[in-house]
Order: sequence, then C-alpha cells, then structure tokens
Amino acid sequence: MTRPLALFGGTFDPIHNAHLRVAWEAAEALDADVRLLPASVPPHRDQPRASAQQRAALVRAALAGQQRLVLDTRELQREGPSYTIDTLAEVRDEIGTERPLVLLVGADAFAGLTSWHRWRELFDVAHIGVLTRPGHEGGALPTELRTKIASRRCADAASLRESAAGRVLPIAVTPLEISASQVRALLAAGRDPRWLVPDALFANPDLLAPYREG
Ligand SMILES: Nc1ncnc2c1ncn2[C@@H]1O[C@H](COP(=O)(O)OP(=O)(O)OP(=O)(O)O)[C@@H](O)[C@H]1O
Ligand SMILES: O=C(O)c1ccc[n+]([C@@H]2O[C@H](COP(=O)([O-])O)[C@@H](O)[C@H]2O)c1
Repeated sequence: MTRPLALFGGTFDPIHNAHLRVAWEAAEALDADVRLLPASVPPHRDQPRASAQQRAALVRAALAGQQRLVLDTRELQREGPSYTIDTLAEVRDEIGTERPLVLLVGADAFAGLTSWHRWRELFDVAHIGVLTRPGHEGGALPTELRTKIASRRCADAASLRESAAGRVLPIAVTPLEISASQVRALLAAGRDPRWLVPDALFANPDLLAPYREG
C-alpha cells in the first residue's frame, strides 16, 4: 500500500494554530501528506465572515515555508454547498481505488456526521481520522453513527494502510483550546490574536482585515 493521503476540510474563518498543529500531528501519526481544503460554501453553518478567496489566502500564508501540509482549493471551484462527499469522490477519482484516503475531522465535527450530505457514503470512499478536541471528549454519539462505526473502529494508523477506505481511527492530538470564533471575537473587539494564529497572518495587513472591519 502507498502512503495515505489525508484531507482536512474546514471553514478556516480564519485558520488558527490549532488547525495547523493538529493537521501536522495527524500527518506525523499517519505518515501521510495532508491537504487543507477551505470550504467555499460551508454546509450547516452561517456563512463565513471572510470570502472563500480571503480564507484560502489566509491558509496559503499560514502554510508558507513547509511542504507537508498543502492547500487544496478545489472546493472553491464548485458552485453550491461544499459537500464533503463530492470532494472525496473527486479526489478518489484522481488517486485511484487503491490508495488509502483519510478524511480528518475534529471530534466536534464527527459528532454531527449523521447530518452531513449522504453521510453513509463517506465510509465507502475514505477512512475517517477523528482528532481529539478540548471540550468534545467522550460525549455520546448518535445511535446511528455508533452502529455505523462499531465494526470499523481501529486503534493504530497501520490499520489504515490495509485498505483504501472504511475504517475509523481516533487520533489523539495536543489539546489546544483555540477556535476561529475566539479569533474573530478578538479581532472584532480591536484586540490582537497574536500567537493564536501564525505570525504569517500579520505580514500582510489585508489578510485579517475582513475580521477587523465593523
Ligand atoms: N482546537 C481544535 N482542536 C482540534 N480540532 C479542531 C480545533 N479547531 C478546529 N478543529 C477542527 O478543524 C476543522 C475545521 O474547523 P473550523 O474551520 O470550523 O474551525 P473552528 O475553530 O471550529 O471554527 P468556529 O469557531 O468558527 O466554529 C473541524 O473538523 C474542527 O473540528
Ligand atoms: O458534507 C456535508 O454535508 C458537511 C456538513 C458539515 C461540515 N462538512 C465539512 O466538514 C468540515 C468542517 O466543517 P466546519 O463547519 O466545522 O468548518 C468542512 O470541510 C465542511 O465542508 C461537510
């Protein structure tokens, strides 16, 4: 089996240090390349403060200087809600049927999986890596989701190399209690989110401007 490819989608409004650190730790844990995919029109939430192009520019700036985490802008090319099943299907077509593909989601996002568009099909196309997140430990999952994953759970990254899709792996990452909501609130209040977001986001004043405007 070849090395897995991992996809980490998000609204990234804006990207922050927890996104970066957990994606990095997942890349290490899985020995995978990780692509970060800003959603153009995120399903199931209010529309973001910054445009898709602005959020992608923030991700691009945040990732400068390293190669392991890569920006993938494919969701910006599609009309309508950025459904993850469509993204996975596109990537699966590109990489072929054999390579392990891993969808990375935070524990909070995973708990809401049964509300996602064609959620059951996600397991046909990819594995799911569930990243721990402070404040989202151990809550009961919906019964349907528990049933779906009962026989799919695995305990180590090596298991994800045995097939192309269909397993669920919990990935314990450094607990970092940072959220994009917190960063937006600081900026809206005229405060400085330094060291909650990468320094690169301050290099160009335009990057964080959408969050500072009244
Ligand atoms: N601190 C964190 N630890 C682990 N996973 C996280 C963390 N922050 C975000 N994620 C995960 O990153 C993905 C993208 O999250 P998103 O862009 O919505 O950020 P957020 O901080 O949750 O934003 P918001 O506060 O606007 O809801 C989701 O799968 C989410 O669960
Ligand atoms: O496909 C769906 O129906 C779906 C519903 C909710 C969230 N998602 C995806 O999950 C990822 C995290 O979402 P969010 O809202 O926490 O940024 C992001 O890539 C979203 O596009 C996808």
